[in-house]
Amino acid sequence: MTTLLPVMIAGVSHQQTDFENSLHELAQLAATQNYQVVAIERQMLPQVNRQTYFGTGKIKSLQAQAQATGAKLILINDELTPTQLRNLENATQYRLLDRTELILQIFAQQAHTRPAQLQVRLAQLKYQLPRIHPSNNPLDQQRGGSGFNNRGAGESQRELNKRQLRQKIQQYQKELRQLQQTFATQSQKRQQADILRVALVGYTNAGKSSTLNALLKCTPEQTAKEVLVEDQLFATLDTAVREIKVPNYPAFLISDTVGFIDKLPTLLVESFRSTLEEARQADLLVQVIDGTNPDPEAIIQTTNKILAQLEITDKPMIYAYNKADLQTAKPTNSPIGTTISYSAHNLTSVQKLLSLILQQLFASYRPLTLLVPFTEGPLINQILCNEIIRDQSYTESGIKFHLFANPKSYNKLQQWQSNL
Ligand SMILES: Nc1nc2c(ncn2[C@@H]2O[C@H](COP(=O)(O)OP(=O)(O)OP(=O)(O)O)[C@@H](O)[C@H]2O)c(=O)[nH]1
Ligand SMILES: [Mg+2]
Repeated sequence: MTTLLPVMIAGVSHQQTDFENSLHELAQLAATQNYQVVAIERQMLPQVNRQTYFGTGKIKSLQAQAQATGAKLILINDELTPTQLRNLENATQYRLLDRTELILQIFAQQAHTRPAQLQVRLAQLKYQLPRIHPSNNPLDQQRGGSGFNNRGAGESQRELNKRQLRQKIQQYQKELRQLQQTFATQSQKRQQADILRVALVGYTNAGKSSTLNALLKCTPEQTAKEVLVEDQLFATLDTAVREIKVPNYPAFLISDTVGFIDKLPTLLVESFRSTLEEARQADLLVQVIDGTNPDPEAIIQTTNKILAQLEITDKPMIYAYNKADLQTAKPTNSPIGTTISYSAHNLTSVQKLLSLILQQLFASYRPLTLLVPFTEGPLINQILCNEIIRDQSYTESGIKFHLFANPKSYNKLQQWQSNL
């Protein structure tokens, strides 16, 4: 049986309307790390205290509450500056974990491939760097531990000086660059193949991976491997790309990738920049939204903000509200763009999502009727692979196609145009 560590969660609300949701999300993040929330403390302030995060008057009651409830750790709802962290730990004599460090811990636990581990490790080291200095604070000694999980990551605080950290950062960056070169080559090859790409993006646990698997199931000839689905925040850290082939349509690629969350540490966003390359190169984004979320507008805003941070902007987007089987209300106040409600657990509704994807992805294809002589074998093959075939029939003089032509091949195909 897993032992749960009692923790207190605490945050300053600085005129946030979604503060309670944000605390709730922090509790969910805590649960993934086997922390049991035994107390919640809030303070309303116009802005956080630059030295101690909470107002000084609040600190004593925070400490008293933590003691009374037996909390072993205090989780803070924001990223603390190194000064705030140190001052607040000294004042409360409690080990603190801010939202960033908690998210980094979760990512570290979920990183199973070398690129993902390196990306998380780099973010962790960069987080540690300004927070490490010789100190008499005994709490610092507890920051050791092993593996990728802790701020000290297996070495005592004293050993880890900034120079060593910088060396490690360089070493990991070099290894990651080498791995990413291989990825870039694969990605380039796909680009050369002139194949259209769709990327599933959105909040963590919204059902992106489930949606990818369901889309694969909707296409009968599909043999592609399914991706991992888990009721767990940040189950997916690596990008998976699959080909989808719908009869009579050109094949296209679809990618599933790391999910987002409010206040996703900038360090992680930067670390995962190349993992999100598929989304940057996508022709269409499908933003998967958990339709059961009480505040879908806020999660859409968060996702769009992170996409903007990654310079993934100005792309056609489908807002796909998932988990319709659990949803009580239909989406209201939909953002500008195409909206659909579906459930990844219901293939009939996923089929509708697929139709919408096809409609958006191939929106620039134009209708054309062709009569292609049987002698044009290679051209017939190209047409079958690259164009949307609506109808084909055999006549004495060749194959007659009613199709939607790729704008790139439209002019070339026009020479076979038939008015019959
Ligand atoms: N009831 C219901 N559950 C769903 C649906 N779609 C996904 N889920 C569940 O939601 C949880 C998360 O699904 P994933 O597909 O792993 O979500 P994700 O967006 O890939 O999550 P991360 O990879 O962690 O960012 C799993 O427990 C799924 O079974 C749905 O339509 N209905
Ligand atoms: Mg996933």
